[in-house]
Amino acid sequence: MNAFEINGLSKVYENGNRALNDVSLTVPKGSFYALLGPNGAGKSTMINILADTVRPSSGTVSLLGHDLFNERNWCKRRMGVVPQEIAFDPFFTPREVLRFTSGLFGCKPDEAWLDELLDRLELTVHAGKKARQLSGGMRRRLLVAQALVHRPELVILDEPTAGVDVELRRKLWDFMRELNDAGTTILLTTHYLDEAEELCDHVAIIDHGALLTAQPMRALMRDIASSYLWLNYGQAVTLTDADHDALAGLEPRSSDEGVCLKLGRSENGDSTFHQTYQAAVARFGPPLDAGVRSEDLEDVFLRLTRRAGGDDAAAECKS
Ligand SMILES: Nc1ncnc2c1ncn2[C@@H]1O[C@H](COP(=O)(O)OP(=O)(O)OP(=O)(O)O)[C@@H](O)[C@H]1O
Repeated sequence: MNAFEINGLSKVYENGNRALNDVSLTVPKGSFYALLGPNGAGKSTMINILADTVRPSSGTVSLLGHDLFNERNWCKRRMGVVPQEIAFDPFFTPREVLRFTSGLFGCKPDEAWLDELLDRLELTVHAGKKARQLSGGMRRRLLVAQALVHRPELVILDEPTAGVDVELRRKLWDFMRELNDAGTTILLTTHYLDEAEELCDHVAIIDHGALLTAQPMRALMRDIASSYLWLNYGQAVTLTDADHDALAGLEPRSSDEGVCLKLGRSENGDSTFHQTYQAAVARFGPPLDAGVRSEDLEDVFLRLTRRAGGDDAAAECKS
């Protein structure tokens, strides 16, 4: 059973902006799914469509086998959405916000659960303040609590940790991980790619409204992430057209301290480390230092989205 089956989803806003272009995506039940993309990629549009606050131009979405647009009430009761924008009355206290939201979902406030939510989101000491007196990070945590009052099977988080400090971010993720371990499906957008890589078991990357890839995190890192040989020359090396021609296939990139070259596998499966190193020495001389590094999710993300934007050649390797 899939949590979401999204088919051919497109959205063109009234002013002609095409935010999503024929996106199809399957989110397995129980997964911790990262939906990633640069600013303006279409992530919030997709999430707002799932949250039923934006109507798609075309396409279908089924949630746990039910049609999202024809069985809205059934679907809404099973979903908790953390939007990017504040969605509660600023004159309510956090506890009042949670009680009121429980009522919106047609349930009597479960005070023990509300206590737990306030506690897990570090809001207990602020529970008596008016929401407008809370800091930005506290309000964001209240949005998360609000999305969970009815114990939804599916939780959708649109950049829940923007403006939340490092320690509280970690606590929030611990809580989300526990919910996920207990069976809750979590769909998340974030610009913190290291957190997405650590937490999520699936990942989709979109750009300019189109899906670039969608797969289990491990498969993405196994199939797409490459290893690089970094060579330290003590200063940035400006790569010329001749360097690019001579090192074609090794995808040379400049870094603050030298260059990076892509490592591959030869036909018998051996690493091409030795040949790559020799090619660098022939071109730039012996380096001061060298090492091998594997791409992380951020590298893969930048490579895929730059390619989609036609700016791959400008990519620099992280040093
Ligand atoms: N209400 C709207 N009317 C017109 N265009 C919109 C509207 N909302 C979003 N867009 C446009 O749709 C595109 C996708 O925006 P969206 O907010 O979905 O991207 P995003 O991936 O969530 O970006 P970010 O990471 O910056 O939050 C952008 O070009 C944006 O300008």
